[in-house]
Amino acid sequence: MHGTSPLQPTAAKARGAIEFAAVTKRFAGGAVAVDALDLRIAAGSYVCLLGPSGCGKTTTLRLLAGHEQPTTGDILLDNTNIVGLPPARRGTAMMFQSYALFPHLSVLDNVAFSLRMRGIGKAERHAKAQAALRLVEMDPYAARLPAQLSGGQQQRVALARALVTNPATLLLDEPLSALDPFLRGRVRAELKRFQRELAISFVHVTHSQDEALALADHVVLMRAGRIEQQGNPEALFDRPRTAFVARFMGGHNVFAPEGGRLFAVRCDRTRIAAEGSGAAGVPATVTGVEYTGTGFAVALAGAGGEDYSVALTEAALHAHPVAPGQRVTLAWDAQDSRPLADAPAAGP
Ligand SMILES: Nc1ncnc2c1ncn2[C@@H]1O[C@H](COP(=O)(O)OP(=O)(O)OP(=O)(O)O)[C@@H](O)[C@H]1O
Repeated sequence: MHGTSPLQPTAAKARGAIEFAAVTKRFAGGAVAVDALDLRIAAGSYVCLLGPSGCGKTTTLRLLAGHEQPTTGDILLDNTNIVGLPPARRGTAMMFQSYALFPHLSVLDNVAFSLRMRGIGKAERHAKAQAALRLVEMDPYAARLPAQLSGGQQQRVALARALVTNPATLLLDEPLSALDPFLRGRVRAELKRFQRELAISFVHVTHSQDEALALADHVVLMRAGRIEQQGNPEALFDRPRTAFVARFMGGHNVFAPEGGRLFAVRCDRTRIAAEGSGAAGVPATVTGVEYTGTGFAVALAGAGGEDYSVALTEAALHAHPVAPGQRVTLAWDAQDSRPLADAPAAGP
């Protein structure tokens, strides 16, 4: 039982390989939250489930945790089918928001709580809770109450509480949404570091593209219970397959040529040429210029009212100033155009 800490990965094997095989979740009343989902997640990877409200992210996470049962399909964790197993016997753990800490329990007892529920004796649960607190560098605070900690420290205690059961996969539902931007950045970096050190998989639900791009090895963008596109962050951002992906990930203009196929061009690869300069492209009118700190975002409207945006460096804007009302031509290099699978929207 003793020897190496149960929380230290034996440098050896990554854990937490996940497979969803044709998983559908239909709620009473008929809503299909997850629709024939096939998804494979490699052991030891950081996965972000991303997508608009109602697309099925949380349901997917809850199916993995065992808080929901699939209507049909199988879910495997490290090659074991976990459908039907109670949450505590799956090898998963859910990290809840820091405000879910018990206010009247010490940090140590908060972390040991789930072990107490599993009937583990006091000495063993305290030893494991101490080890989990050491991992997140919160062991000096073991005797404090949650209210005596900063927001970031509470978040680390919440993480220790989830890790104390030595899960193969950690599930996180919007773990950073309650934090201020500075703390969010710091906790984000810590999550990534812990995931690497533990060599387990993290499945992290988020609305935020930035968060997914910053954290994930693998991004799964969902739409209406299905996977719209998945891949590494660069692939998702730079090679969107549909207009939905290009618009959701942001940073792209979607163009719909008359009678042709939709395509996307990144806002930082779209150029503004003077009207009548002879440049081939799309006519547009500047509607606004915003300073972004690292440069400028120029907002434009197409002839049919389409919204476009061009990211310019300060030097580029100062070299060729633009102002609202100015008519211009949007241009790009052929290699920066990404054909999209969508059919253009049907006319009215
Ligand atoms: N217990 C439930 N009973 C009935 N319908 C549900 C239930 N839980 C979720 N749904 C529906 O399933 C769909 C997916 O919900 P889910 O919570 O998984 O979405 P989400 O992507 O996590 O959304 P959000 O980002 O808003 O949290 C939604 O249409 C939702 O209304």
